[in-house]
Amino acid sequence: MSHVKSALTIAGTDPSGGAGIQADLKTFQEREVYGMSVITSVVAQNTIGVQRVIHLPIDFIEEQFDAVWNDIKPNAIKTGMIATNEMMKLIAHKIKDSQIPYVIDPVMIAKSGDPLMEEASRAVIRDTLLPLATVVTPNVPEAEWLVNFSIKTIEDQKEAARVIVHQLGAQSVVVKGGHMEGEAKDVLYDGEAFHYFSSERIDTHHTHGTGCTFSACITAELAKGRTIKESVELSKRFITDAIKYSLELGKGNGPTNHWGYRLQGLPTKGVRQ
Ligand SMILES: Nc1ncnc2c1ncn2[C@@H]1O[C@H](COP(=O)(O)OP(=O)(O)OP(=O)(O)O)[C@@H](O)[C@H]1O
Ligand SMILES: Cc1ncc(COP(=O)(O)O)c(N)n1
Repeated sequence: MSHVKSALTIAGTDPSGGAGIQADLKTFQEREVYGMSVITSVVAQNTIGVQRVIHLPIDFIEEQFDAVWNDIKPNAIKTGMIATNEMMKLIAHKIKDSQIPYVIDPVMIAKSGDPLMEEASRAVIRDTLLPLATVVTPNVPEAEWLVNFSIKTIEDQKEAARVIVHQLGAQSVVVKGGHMEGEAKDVLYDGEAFHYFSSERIDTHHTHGTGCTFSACITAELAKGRTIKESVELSKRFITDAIKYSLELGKGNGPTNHWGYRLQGLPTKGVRQ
């Protein structure tokens, strides 16, 4: 048996390389996990916004999934952009008995404001996929939609986390603090205890793909056999550096990129690996 660990992402594409499948695969590689992908939707987008989305036929999504699954079974899976009810139901059916860690980044709207999920499908991801999740990583607007109240304080983040675990059935949740005021404080809840992961707020608009990169890092660490808490802790450090060294590329929100410091020829001293 190979000792190589692998992870599978099921998501949409970003040809400009900062978010979606491309961000996930780069992150898996950086975390030294073999990366594989199933594409749900092909998206014409860049650092400025989304121009057009084409959903792949459902039977072809299934064929991609079967091609990977029946050949190289991953050690962990993540889903990102899953736009329609039928895609969600297919994925739930495929992975429900898989017994491997499953991370959901419940992508609803891109940073540019463009919708990446049909609004009517939000209830379906909540009801069919969330109960299968090892970790779900909503940002504040996504968490607000899932729990149906507004989140303004850390106590609200905690209450949302409780609802997502105890009422919606996820094993654990990270309610991310990227959209809050002040420090960027993420709240992890596993049904028993709260853990807090904080960083200074980095003053940059080059944050295209932060959510994708963060959840892909958690997936990679779970694939290696780390605990949920260890995986989130490492991923928070990873995303903080990725934002700190994000790239001034493109005309809009530049990409988050952990290797940004290397691409920019900066010294690696002080950068956490
Ligand atoms: N300006 C910032 N400074 C430091 N950390 C940040 C900043 N913005 C986001 N983060 C961190 O990045 C991670 C992703 O959080 P965020 O809430 O931005 O996700 P998101 O909105 O889903 O991302 P995306 O824009 O890819 O959809 C979290 O750990 C969050 O705390
Ligand atoms: C395919 C895909 N998945 C996810 C995002 C979210 O990333 P962001 O909110 O940074 O635009 C995206 N833009 N595209």
